[in-house]
Amino acid sequence: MRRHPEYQYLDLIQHLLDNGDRRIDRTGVGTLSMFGAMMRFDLSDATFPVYTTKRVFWKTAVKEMLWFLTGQTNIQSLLKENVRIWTDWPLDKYRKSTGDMISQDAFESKILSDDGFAATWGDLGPVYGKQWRKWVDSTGKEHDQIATLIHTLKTNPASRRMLFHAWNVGELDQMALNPCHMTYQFYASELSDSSSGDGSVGEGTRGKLSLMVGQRSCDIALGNPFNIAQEAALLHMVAQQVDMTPGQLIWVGGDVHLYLNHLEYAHTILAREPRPFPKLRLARRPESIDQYKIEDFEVTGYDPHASIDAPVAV
Ligand SMILES: Nc1nc(=O)c2c([nH]1)NC[C@@H]1CN(c3ccc(C(=O)N[C@@H](CCC(=O)O)C(=O)O)cc3)CN21
Ligand SMILES: O=c1ccn([C@H]2C[C@H](O)[C@@H](COP(=O)(O)O)O2)c(=O)[nH]1
Repeated sequence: MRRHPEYQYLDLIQHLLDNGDRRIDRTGVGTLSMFGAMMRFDLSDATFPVYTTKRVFWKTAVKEMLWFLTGQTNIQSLLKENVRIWTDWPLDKYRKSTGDMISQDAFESKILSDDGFAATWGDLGPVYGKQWRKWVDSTGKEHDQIATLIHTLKTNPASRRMLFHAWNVGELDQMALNPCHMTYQFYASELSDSSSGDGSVGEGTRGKLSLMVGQRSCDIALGNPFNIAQEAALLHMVAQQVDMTPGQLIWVGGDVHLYLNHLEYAHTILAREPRPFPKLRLARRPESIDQYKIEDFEVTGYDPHASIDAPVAV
C-alpha cells in the first residue's frame, strides 16, 4: 500500500532530529536546520491536505489566506476574525517603542476598539497582501498580481509565466517580517487544444491546475502545517475561479528548521500515525478570488490526533 502523504512531513521532522545543523537564529531560540526540501500533495478528489497527526486549526490558516487575498496588512481585520497569530510582532514593537509592557489581551482589545491606535500600531507594513494585490513599481504604478494570474489562467493557461511573488526588495525594510512563502507558480495540464494558446477556450472544466510554492524559511512545527493547509485552500479557490480541477500542491522549502523549544513536539508527533486526509467542498462560487468567506469551506472527514501546544519564536 502507498504510504500516507503526511509521512513526507513526519520524515522531514525525523531528518531534522537526526541530521539537522544546530545553529543560532534571528529569534535567539536556536534551531536544527536543513537546506532544501520538497513535498507533494495530490488534491484530486477534493482532498484537503490538513495534517492529522495533530489538530491543525485550518480555519485560522485559511482565514489568514483570505486576509492576504484582500490585500490587507493590518492585524485589526485578522483580530475581527479572531485570528491572533500575527499579534506578537506589532506587540513586540509597541512594547519596545513605548516601554509599556501591555498584555497581549489588552493590546488586542485596543487594536479592535480604537481605529487610530490600530492604524499606528497594528499595521505590519507592506507584507504579503500588499505585494500580491498592489505591488508598486519604480514609476509608482500598482500591479495586481493575483488579477493578472487569474486572467492568464483563463486566456493563456499554457503560459510559463503564471506566478506571483512577495519578495519586493525595495520594501523589505518596512515589513514586520520578510516574506517566508514567496513564489506561487501555477501550472495547468490536461488542457484541450482549444485552450492552449489562442484564448478561445470553451465552457466547463478546462484542465488540471497545480501550484508550486517556494518558501525560503520554514518553521516546521508551527508554520508548515498552516502553510500547507492554506496553500491547498488557495489552489482549490483558484481552480474553481478558472474552471479547472485541483491537481498537485508542490511545496519547496529553503531553510527548513525545527526550533529547539519544539523538540518535545517532534517526539510527540512522530509517535502518531496519520489518518485519512479530509475533503473540501466550496459551498459557493464567489464572483472573484477575494470574496470567499470562511463559511464557504465545508470540510468533512477531519479526525485528527490531539492538538500540541508549542511556543512561537518572535
Ligand atoms: N517563528 C515563527 N513561526 C511561524 O510559523 C511564523 C512566524 N514566526 N511569524 C509569522 C507567521 C505567524 N505564523 C504563526 C504564528 C503562530 C502560530 C501558532 O501559534 N499556532 C498554534 C495555535 C493556532 C491558533 O491559536 O489558532 C498551533 O497550534 O498551530 C502559527 C503560525 C506563521 N508565521
Ligand atoms: O508562513 C510562515 C511565516 C513564517 N514562518 C517562519 C519561518 C521562520 O521560523 C520565521 C521567520 O523568520 P526569518 O528570520 O524571517 O526567517 O517564521 C513560517 O514557517 N511560515
